[in-house]
Amino acid sequence: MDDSDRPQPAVQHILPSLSYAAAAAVPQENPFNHNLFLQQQIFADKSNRLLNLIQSTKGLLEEIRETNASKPWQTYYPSVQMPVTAATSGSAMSASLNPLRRSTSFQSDEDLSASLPLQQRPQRSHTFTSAPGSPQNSHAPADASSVGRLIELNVLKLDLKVGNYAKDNDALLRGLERNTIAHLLDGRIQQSAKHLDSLYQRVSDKSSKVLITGDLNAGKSTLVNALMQRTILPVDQQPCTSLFCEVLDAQENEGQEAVHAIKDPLTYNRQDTNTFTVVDMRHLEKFMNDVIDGYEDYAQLKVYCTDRRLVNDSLLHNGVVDIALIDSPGLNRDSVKTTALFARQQEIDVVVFVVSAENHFTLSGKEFLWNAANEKTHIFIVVNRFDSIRDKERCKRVILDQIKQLSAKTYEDADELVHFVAAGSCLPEIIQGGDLPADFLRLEECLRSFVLEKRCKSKLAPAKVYLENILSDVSILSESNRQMAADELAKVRLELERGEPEYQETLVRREMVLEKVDRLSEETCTLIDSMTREKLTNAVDDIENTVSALVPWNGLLHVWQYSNDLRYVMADLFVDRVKSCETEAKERTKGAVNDIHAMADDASPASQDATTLFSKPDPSRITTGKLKDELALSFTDVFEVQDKLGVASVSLGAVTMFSSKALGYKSLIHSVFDITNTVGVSNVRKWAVPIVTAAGLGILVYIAADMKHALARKTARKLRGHIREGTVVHDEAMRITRDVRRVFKSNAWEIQNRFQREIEAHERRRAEQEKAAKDGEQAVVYFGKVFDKADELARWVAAVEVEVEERKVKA
Ligand SMILES: Nc1nc2c(ncn2[C@@H]2O[C@H](COP(=O)(O)OP(=O)(O)OP(=O)(O)O)[C@@H](O)[C@H]2O)c(=O)[nH]1
Repeated sequence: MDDSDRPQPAVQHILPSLSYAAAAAVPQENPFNHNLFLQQQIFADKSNRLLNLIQSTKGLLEEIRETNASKPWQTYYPSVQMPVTAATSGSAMSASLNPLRRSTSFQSDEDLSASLPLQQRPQRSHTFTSAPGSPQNSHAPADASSVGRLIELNVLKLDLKVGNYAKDNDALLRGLERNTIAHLLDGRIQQSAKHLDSLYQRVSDKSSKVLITGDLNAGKSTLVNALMQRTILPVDQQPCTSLFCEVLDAQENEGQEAVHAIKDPLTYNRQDTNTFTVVDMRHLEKFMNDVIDGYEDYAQLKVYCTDRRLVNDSLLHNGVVDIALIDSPGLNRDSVKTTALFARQQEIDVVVFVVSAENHFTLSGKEFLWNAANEKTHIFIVVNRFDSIRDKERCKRVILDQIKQLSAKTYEDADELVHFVAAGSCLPEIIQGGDLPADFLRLEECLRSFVLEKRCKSKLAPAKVYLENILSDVSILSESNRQMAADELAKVRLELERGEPEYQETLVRREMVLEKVDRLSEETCTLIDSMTREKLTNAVDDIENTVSALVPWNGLLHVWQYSNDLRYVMADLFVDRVKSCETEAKERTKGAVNDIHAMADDASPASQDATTLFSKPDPSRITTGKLKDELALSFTDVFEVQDKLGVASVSLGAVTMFSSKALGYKSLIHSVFDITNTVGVSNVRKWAVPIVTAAGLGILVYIAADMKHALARKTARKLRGHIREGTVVHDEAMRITRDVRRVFKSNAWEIQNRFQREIEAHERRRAEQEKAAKDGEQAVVYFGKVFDKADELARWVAAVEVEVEERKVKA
């Protein structure tokens, strides 16, 4: 399948114009340049495709960031469930989890589907597990047999290590909250989007920037001078390069040699003399020393110089590509300069790493190369000062071994990319018109080839590798998050499914319980009302029977005292009866309330003692006061006629006991007439006085003897009348049932509230679960789309060849 048949990513095509140098070249006149010209056309086509892909990838990253900012789903850091064994621990495991990192071989254009390195990208079938910050991981016990091992991402890797002390980055990451992880990831994505901008600039830039870097005093400046065959940059055993020196062809400055010292590289404009200071080339060394000594404060030098060598030999003046050689401060010089150097990597196309044959790779050199590996798989390595090495073979072996560890791809192409030279012996003042040593000529040839002919490899490969790495990271992130969103979605759906019957059951139970509360309340109130009425109404009989035993009779002289005592005791006894009704009502209410709470499945008892809701102050006190007044006996009450007649009748009964005949007072009158008729009026008159006197005395004696009982009866009768005719029973029954009803109402309210809270909690939980389910559904779809997009872009990136064309041209 041909490239043109394939659908292109929907992004704008940008065709970079050929470079200043290439435009000036006349391809037909020079076969060498003609070949290079063809290569540049191929290069332009490939860089167009990469530029489109860079933009699309950046668009994808921005979309991820925007969605992350607005959506509730926070990105997890991916991990995989792996048994922890010796075989899977350490770097072997990270490599297996991140195949892209170890395999970046470029595919053939012939058959896209066959060539796609699918094994290099995360697959949908890959199983990711809980990651740091994920809820199921936060309190998970450490399982010795299987652990969610964090995947080592390439570009988006979160490296929390501080120096070399905290070695376990996984452990550090696991300690972070999910939103912190999401925030850190967002920062990494933002950085990557920025990096894509500079990558875009770099790929679309007509020129090639070659960074000469390495340890202090490795011979970087010497190498530049040797390559230029001119002493341009100062060389010294002491540290002498403290700022970036960019060496360019004078043609880029209208053929004028000049040195521009720049304070702010971002505002530099060759046409605007305000943006730089001109330095005399002959005084460059002094100027550099002033910068080192702090007398001058500049960040960069642009050195425009003429390379008088032929275009076929010259690196700078090659007639095809504008080249800039950037000499940099030594890596181990100071941390600020080193950081600047790391940042600078983003703008450069080719890294020429100068290592001293005497020192081999130092820690700062290794760190630089590890960092560079994110996008530069091929590094041009110059092992300088080789002249001072006695055992050259051993030195070569050791250094190549180090390179094998640091940059596998470079090691594979070591023949072209690794050179053991003595740049110091190749300076014009040493050569003095003679021939350059063969190893240095070979270095020049390979560097020219790497920078010019293999431009696809040197300039486009880093961009391609970076795109592959970032797209792999996005795929891993999106797929792991899609799987985790799907897991959480399934979990939340299950919870929703399980929660619904429980919710319905609570609703039904609430109705049932409240209905029962109503019924029980009515039943209890009715029962207590009738019970109270009956007990109070019948209270008098009991009281009458017990009262005489309670009040002492101290004789007739204390009759008023006795009467008072009687009413007080009777009233108190009645009040006690009221209280006992109240107590029984409280007990019954309490029992019923407990039954209600038990019915409501309420584990906790009623919040309040039901009986405390009975009305206060105790109304029985008021009743006592009233009752005592009601029961007060008057003088006439004691000697009431009917009573007296009753008493007289009883007295006469006593009198007539002799004739064994009991008579009423009507019969008494008749008897009197009968007696009168029988004995004659004169006799009656004669006997009447003594008889009446005797009867009166009898009555008085009887009254005196029966006074105690008569008063009790009278007071009891009054009490009975008061109870039966008055409202006291009704009032007390109403008061007690009103209190009972209040207790029921209060508890019904409490139960209703509890049910309400339970139902609201259910509803809240359900709303949260529904939202989580909705978010989960969206996240599954969203991350699925991101994965597909990243996957599609990765296929297009893989299809951009950066090696094959060059071989075709050569053939
Ligand atoms: N023996 C030997 N000495 C060399 C060689 N190349 C450079 N030197 C010496 O090494 C010292 C440092 O050289 P420079 O080119 O200034 O090194 P540099 O890496 O640019 O130094 P800084 O810019 O300060 O980091 C000088 O004294 C050089 O003469 C070489 O091939 N062999």
